[in-house]
Amino acid sequence: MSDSAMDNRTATTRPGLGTMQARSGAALNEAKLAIRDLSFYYGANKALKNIHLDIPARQVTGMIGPSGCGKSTLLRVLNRMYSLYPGQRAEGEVLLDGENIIADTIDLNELRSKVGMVFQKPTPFPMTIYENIAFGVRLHEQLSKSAMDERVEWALTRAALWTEAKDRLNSSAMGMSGGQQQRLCIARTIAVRPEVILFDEPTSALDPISTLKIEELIDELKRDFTIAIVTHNMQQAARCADQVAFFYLGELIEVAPAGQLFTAPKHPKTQEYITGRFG
Ligand SMILES: Nc1ncnc2c1ncn2[C@@H]1O[C@H](COP(=O)(O)OP(=O)(O)OP(=O)(O)O)[C@@H](O)[C@H]1O
Repeated sequence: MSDSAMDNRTATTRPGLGTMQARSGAALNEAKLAIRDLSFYYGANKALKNIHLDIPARQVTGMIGPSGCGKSTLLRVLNRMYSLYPGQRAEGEVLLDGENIIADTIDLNELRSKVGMVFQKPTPFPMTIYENIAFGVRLHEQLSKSAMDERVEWALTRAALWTEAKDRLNSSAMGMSGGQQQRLCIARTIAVRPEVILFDEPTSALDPISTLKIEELIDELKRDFTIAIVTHNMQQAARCADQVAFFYLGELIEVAPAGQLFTAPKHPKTQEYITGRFG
């Protein structure tokens, strides 16, 4: 880790955290996820190098950096998606409310009900709108028909899709627009009532109006969920994130409240990146 990242590590974890001002002017909350000395390997390739990062509860952490710097890899660690692939392994600790989620003893089903993920391309299941939501809920809970109906309505409402979807719940999700499909994927994620939601470039396949809706939604959702978003779009990070982490070649170079990182970055590499000199 660079010296500057070390400086920021200290800055985000020390008791004086409350003095740091986030995007909205609010202080950063205490960590929901505490990433400690995390390294990640694809076989012999070390894709993440000794990452140390706090992800504050019920706020948005933006992750930026040039292609291949390890942003998506970090999200894949946070919900243990890598465990599906032999040869991929993590070292260090990722503490979710103090429990190390990269330990072998963790129940992955339970973890994935706590840490949901929304991908770059909308990926609805080829089934009805209702079933897209009910399907995931059934994996974790047994609900009566009326309780499931309520859950579906709740999730679609939270994903700002209820008005558009309520009269076509039994129609195929594949008939929705791309932006609606992405909000359905968000509803599907919310429906299992996770604590953390990971967004991997959630708007890169969407038009500007759909993008704006998703950004507004993220702003709304952070009242109840802890959010991490990987984005190539720095304006998006500036609009959505309370704190922003900049990665380069598998290292966390700098993390700071969004306003600070974009106006007064401490590390020259961050400065170069945000002024468009590479990446
Ligand atoms: N399945 C894989 N097997 C081997 N190496 C991989 C694999 N996936 C990613 N990598 C390598 O890990 C590093 C980090 O990749 P990652 O996809 O996390 O970067 P990223 O910052 O999300 O990039 P992008 O912005 O292009 O999505 C890169 O060097 C990449 O080549």
